Amino acid sequence: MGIIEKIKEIEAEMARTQKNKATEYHLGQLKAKIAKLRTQLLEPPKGSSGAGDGFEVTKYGHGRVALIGFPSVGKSTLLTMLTGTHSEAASYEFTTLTCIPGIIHYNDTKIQLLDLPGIIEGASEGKGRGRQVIAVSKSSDIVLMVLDASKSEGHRQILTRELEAVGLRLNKRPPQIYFKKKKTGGISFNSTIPLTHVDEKLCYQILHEYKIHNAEVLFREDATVDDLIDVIEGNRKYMKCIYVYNKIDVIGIDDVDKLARQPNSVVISCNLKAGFNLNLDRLLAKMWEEMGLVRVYTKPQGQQPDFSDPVDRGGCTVEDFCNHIHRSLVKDVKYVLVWGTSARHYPQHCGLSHLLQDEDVVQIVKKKEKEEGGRGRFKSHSNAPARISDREKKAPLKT
Ligand SMILES: Nc1nc2c(ncn2[C@@H]2O[C@H](COP(=O)(O)OP(=O)(O)OP(=O)(O)O)[C@@H](O)[C@H]2O)c(=O)[nH]1
Ligand SMILES: [K+]
Ligand SMILES: [Mg+2]
Repeated sequence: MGIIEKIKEIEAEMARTQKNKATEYHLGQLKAKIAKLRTQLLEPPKGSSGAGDGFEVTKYGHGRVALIGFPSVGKSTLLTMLTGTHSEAASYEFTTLTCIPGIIHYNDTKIQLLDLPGIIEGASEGKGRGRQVIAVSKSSDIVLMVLDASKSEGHRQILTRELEAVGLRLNKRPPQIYFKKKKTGGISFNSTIPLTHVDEKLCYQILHEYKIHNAEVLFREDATVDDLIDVIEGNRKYMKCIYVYNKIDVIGIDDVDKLARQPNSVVISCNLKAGFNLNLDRLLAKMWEEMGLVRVYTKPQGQQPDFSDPVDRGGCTVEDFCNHIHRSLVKDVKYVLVWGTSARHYPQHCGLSHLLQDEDVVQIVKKKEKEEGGRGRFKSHSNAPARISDREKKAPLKT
């Protein structure tokens, strides 16, 4: 029996089993069994170079966004609209057969947008090009789930299930469960709050299913069996997802309003021929926000900041910023001067652990430079940059 048949069999058994206190342990065990089989399913088949076979596209720019959706929801139309790169769009399903990259220029940064073939129910089990599409989505920073606003809401659930089946967790944070395998000592099970879904016995059973007999488990929230399995599997990917409802031109305004009010959702319409679109600027703004990119501009001493090429990354510390410029830079840094919203003074002297924010300007002061009396890359005389962030431009910078 193949892996997929085994999964189907267990799913059928779960559907037959009534949910109550007495069957709770058995159901938990079945869930763990399915999770193990799904993980096996993710291993690349023999003789292939990986799950992304034929779909690999070199990463480019400051971030990567994948377009996921059923066939003919308008993914290719959207790519062409946002990036200017032509991707064939047509009224028949499966027009797109491979991965097509385009570039969005937004807020001084470049974002790689990937158009992909439509996926269908069963994609996680290898139907259509499901496996490749999913592998590409896992390699991206966020996912845009493109939906046809005129079709059933069920599509969103089906796609979410398909992505969950391969270990993607959309708009969720990792469960607050500490888990560590040990060599000896048995299983220690603790929690910092009362638990309503999982007790010691259930936890033991799940661990037993994984043949884990020595481990430390600490629940820091009232997590479920599924959460525990996610933590044990350890291969889950937590991703932001924006639900993009396209084709709102063909539905009534009341329905548009309903969709637009859902969390993490943006409603749009793309009409390529008429060159007409609705709400794409809102989509770009939302995408930018969810990606959590941080623009940090470099400012050599005595010169204007370089606003053309920001150094990015969410949660960027001064150390990350230096590493991004050059690996060997960090050891030479004496301190940095920071202008922008993360700075309390103008400029603020900061160390390597300082957390930078979007549109900060950073000047690096190297150890050697001071010792050698200001020689080297940065000159010692000061100069104030003429342009700074939109927010900060009223306040001129001084070095
Ligand atoms: N009415 C309307 N039609 C749209 C909109 N966006 C796209 N379409 C049409 O929908 C059809 C499918 O568009 P595609 O861009 O090919 O869709 P896709 O998701 O890339 O399709 P596959 O590659 O086959 O998965 C085309 O006929 C488009 O012209 C929209 O906002 N409104
Ligand atoms: K199509
Ligand atoms: Mg397409």
